Formats: sequence, C-alpha cells, structure tokens
Amino acid sequence: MTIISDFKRNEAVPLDLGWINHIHINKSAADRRAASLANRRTVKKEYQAAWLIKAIGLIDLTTLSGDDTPGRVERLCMKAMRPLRSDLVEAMGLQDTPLATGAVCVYHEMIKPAVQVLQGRLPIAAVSTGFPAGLTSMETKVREIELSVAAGATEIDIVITRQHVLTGNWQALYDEMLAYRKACGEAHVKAILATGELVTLENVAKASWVCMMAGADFIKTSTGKEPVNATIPVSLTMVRAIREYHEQTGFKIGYKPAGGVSTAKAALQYLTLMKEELGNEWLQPHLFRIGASSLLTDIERQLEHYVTGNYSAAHRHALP
Ligand SMILES: O=C[C@H](O)COP(=O)(O)O
Repeated sequence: MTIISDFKRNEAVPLDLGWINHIHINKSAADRRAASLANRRTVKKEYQAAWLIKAIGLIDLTTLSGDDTPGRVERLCMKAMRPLRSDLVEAMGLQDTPLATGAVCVYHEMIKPAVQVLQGRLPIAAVSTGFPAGLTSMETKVREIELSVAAGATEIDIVITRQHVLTGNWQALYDEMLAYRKACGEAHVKAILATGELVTLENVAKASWVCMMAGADFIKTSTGKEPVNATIPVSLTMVRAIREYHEQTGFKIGYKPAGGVSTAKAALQYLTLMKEELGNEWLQPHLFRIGASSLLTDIERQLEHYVTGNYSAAHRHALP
C-alpha cells in the first residue's frame, strides 16, 4: 500500500450504539442520485484515456477461483506489474510513467507464488476469515489472518458475519471486526460487507459504520460470489458513511467496490462517484480500489480503441 506521509491510519473508536440506531437512509433519494450518476455522459477522448490509466492503478487485480494454480497467479502478477501492452504504452507516450495495478488479490494458498513473482513490488491482498461465507469458527478465522500475514499478504480482505447484521447484533459485529484488525497487525484490513446479502441500504450503512468504528482501513462491498455484488446505490451509501465518519473522527477510510465491475464504463462511474462524493484525495490507491478479475481486459481494449480506432477481440488482452 502506498505510504502517504500525512495519512493517519484509522484507529478503533468506541461503538456508539445510539448513533448506529439512528441511521436512516432515504432510499428513493439514493436511487435518484445513483441514476443520475449512471446516466451521466462520461468524459471523452483523451480525458477518458487519462481516467482509464488512472483506474488501472486502482485495481485489485483478482483471481478467486477454485481452480486457481500457481501458474495462473504468476501470470496475474506479471500482468499486474505490466498492465498494458507495450505498443499501447508507446503509442500513448507512457514509457516513463510507472504503471501497475493497485494490488493483486488472491486466496491464502496463492500468496506464496504471488510473493515469488512480485518480490515486494506490489501489495498482495489475501481474502480471509472463511471467505466467501465467513462461517468458520472465530478461532479459525483469526488464525487464517495470522497465517496470511506471515505468508506475505500486506492487505487482508475479511468477510463479516452477515447474521450479526441481519439480527442487529452490532456489538458482535464490532467485536469480530476489532479482533480481525488486531490479528492483521500492520497489514491493512478491508471489511467485506457482502452487501447483496444485507437486504436494506440501512443495514449497509450501519454495517459500514460499525466496521469503521472497529478499525477497518477499507470497507468493501462484496466477495464477487453473492448474487448481487457492487452497485451504485450501495456504493453511494457506503461512501457517504465514509464521508461522515471522516467528518466526525478525522480518519480517512478507503472504499472498494468489488464483484461484477468488468467494464471501463463502470469503472469511470465509480471514479466519478468517488470524486464527487469524497473529492480527489479519494482517487488514490491508499483510499480507493476496485476489486475486479476482468476489468483490466476491457480497459486495455478501450485504450486500444483510443490509440488505433479499432477494437481487437477480448481474448487478445485475456488475463490468465
Ligand atoms: O474482490 C473481487 C471480486 O471477487 C472480483 O469479482 P469479479 O470476478 O466479478 O470481478
């Protein structure tokens, strides 16, 4: 993770149940705002190309499949370090611009091959705590975090226990998040809320707040395995919680939409959302990541179109 000199890592603050119980979300206002973002004309031509280059540096390039192999992860890491074809890099005059994704994101067993290829040049995020369902024992979950940190992960993407949200047991959610943060030590922790399983935007907002109060460095929408993953209304709810948490505590929390973000157009919508709701400071990798397995393929295609006027087949840009 980029170290920013004046950046103060989130510290846990006491759980304020009075605050949590008073959270209310105006769903139709959130839907209207989300629709206005989704229907907005995106930036064009060279501005679009510049934004897409920016987006590359914000991707947590992900592979989370049951058939992942060390070979696939090694290729993913090579792609993360050289995310654009060299002819496109040259055509855009980016030879002297450092280009890489924000991190790679893998299962615990794939940390080792990632460490071997990346050699500390890019952060490695490991999904943890019984990802994706989070229904292993607390002891197992904490140990899993410790093992992933020991193996070389510098970022840990934990999944919360959804039942704590669905039953309104905010103390239990706070306690588990606090334990995960402690187990991470220096590694930064992203709290995956699995928003597609939380039923209401109010639950999403409350879970965001509780995780931030318990020391999460990032809040993240989804595992990519829920039936509904990142959406704009959910993102709006979460980034507004981040904004208010910052106003109240001074701590800046990162945001990571993940799951189903596969097109350059969608990435541009998320960049616009972050810029408009949180400002330019949140367009940096220590405060914004997009968790995605195939987004880079589409960004590369769009940049090829920008350079040549033509699209090539997606498989020419295929990830491992
Ligand atoms: O955290 C990242 C997600 O699991 C990736 O989901 P995706 O394969 O839909 O891009």
